[in-house]
Amino acid sequence: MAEHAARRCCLGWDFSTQQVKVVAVDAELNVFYEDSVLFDRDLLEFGTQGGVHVHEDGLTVTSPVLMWVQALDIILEKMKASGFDFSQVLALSGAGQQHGSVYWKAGASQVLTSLSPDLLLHEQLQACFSIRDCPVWMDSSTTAQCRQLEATVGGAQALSCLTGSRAYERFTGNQIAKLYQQNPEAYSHTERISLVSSFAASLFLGSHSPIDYSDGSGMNLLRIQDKVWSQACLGACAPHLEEKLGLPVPSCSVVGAISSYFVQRYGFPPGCKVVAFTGDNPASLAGMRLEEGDIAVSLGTSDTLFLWLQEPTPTLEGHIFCNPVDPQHYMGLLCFKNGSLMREKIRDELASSSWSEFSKALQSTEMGNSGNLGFYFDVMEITPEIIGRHRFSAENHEVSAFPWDVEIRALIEGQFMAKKIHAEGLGYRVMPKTKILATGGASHNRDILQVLADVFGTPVYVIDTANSACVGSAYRAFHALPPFCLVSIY
Ligand SMILES: O=C(CO)[C@@H](O)[C@H](O)CF
Repeated sequence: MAEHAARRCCLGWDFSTQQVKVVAVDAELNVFYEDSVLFDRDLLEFGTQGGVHVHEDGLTVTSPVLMWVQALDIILEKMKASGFDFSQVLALSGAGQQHGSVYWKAGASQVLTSLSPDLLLHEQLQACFSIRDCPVWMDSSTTAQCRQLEATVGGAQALSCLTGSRAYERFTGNQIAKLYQQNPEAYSHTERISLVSSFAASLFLGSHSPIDYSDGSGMNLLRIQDKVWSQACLGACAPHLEEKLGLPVPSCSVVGAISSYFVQRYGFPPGCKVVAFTGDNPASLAGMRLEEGDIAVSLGTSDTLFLWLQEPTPTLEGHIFCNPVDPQHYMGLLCFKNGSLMREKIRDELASSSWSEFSKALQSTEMGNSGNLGFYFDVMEITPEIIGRHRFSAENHEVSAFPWDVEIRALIEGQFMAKKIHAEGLGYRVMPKTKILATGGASHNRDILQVLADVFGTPVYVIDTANSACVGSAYRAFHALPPFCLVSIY
């Protein structure tokens, strides 16, 4: 990276599954610095694959917390060596993979407040965690805890109305319940439980940072309407949990000034503000500058829908989180496992593995596919839980096959109609100013995007979201500063 002219900026961090990444964004919202540390490549001593350890049971998935700490050390040392001018950083914020949890051992807060600038973070935090292998979002070992939690509050729909989601194995409350049940000693030695996002913020703050409303919505513990912990859910998971979590805060909160460690070791200004970190998906919503009524569709291996919602209707499918930008609003998240995986399989089977042949089928068939309808799930779908290929003729009879071009249109129209139906189930309504922001591999195919526009009846724009969580975090840092600090973001 070329020498950086000194200029006021904010930093956006992303502690994701596979890497720690940082971007520096100036007051004109230009990204002028970025760097990353990939866990599998740059921290070989931890032996992760895709940033995680999948345990022998095939269900338990964890990541070493000290790997995350060491990755931050490496990035900061690289920035320092490159001549990055930390004195220009007005504020920083960040994102973390959602649902993961970090368990700070009793006494950790004293260590955090008295870090020596002569040493790296990981050299000083070795003894600060009651467990070193943290459960992350890919874990699916807590089904028993999920059923127990739902039973406590009156069922799956009741839990969804309370916390925004039915119980999911990856959600943090169920993970905490499992730790308490299987390792009560570690739990009793824990002074604080952080999400990955608030853990990362704590490193910069030099004390325990609070959990924000948006990422806290991914725990099955936060009452999303009044933004307080649900006593019923806390009690169902583990004792004395509220004191270990601390009070949640609005995602736009300034949680404090950067710790003296970073001032003395790297030259950050003492007044550099730390803005609450949040989950990667809420941060991406901010990074894509989604506004009320907008939809973001990530067309990747699995498809993900981000919705800006004013009046959510929690259901058994998908998730409602508190909105990271406007604390009065919400965001919806819907994950569809059979995304590009299905599109590529049908392309290979019917269009000679060619996207141009695939497109010809969409060009040669009409919108509505003459009433033919198809739903294709070669792996167990998340939304809803179903598997198999299901085709229906215009006369509403189930059929075993369609002509190749009808099949291709049925796949794409079916995928997007399912998205619209489930989005409306969460309370989403297309508005006159609605726009769809499409990203991910399939967003490079205009014919697929045309079907998306036809199904939703709205314009579709393509955006690059490679750094959306990082950039969104930098935007959120600016957003927390006095208006003179930046051009308008929202
Ligand atoms: O579990 C998820 C959302 O509910 C994932 O998108 C994780 O946030 C990825 F880190």
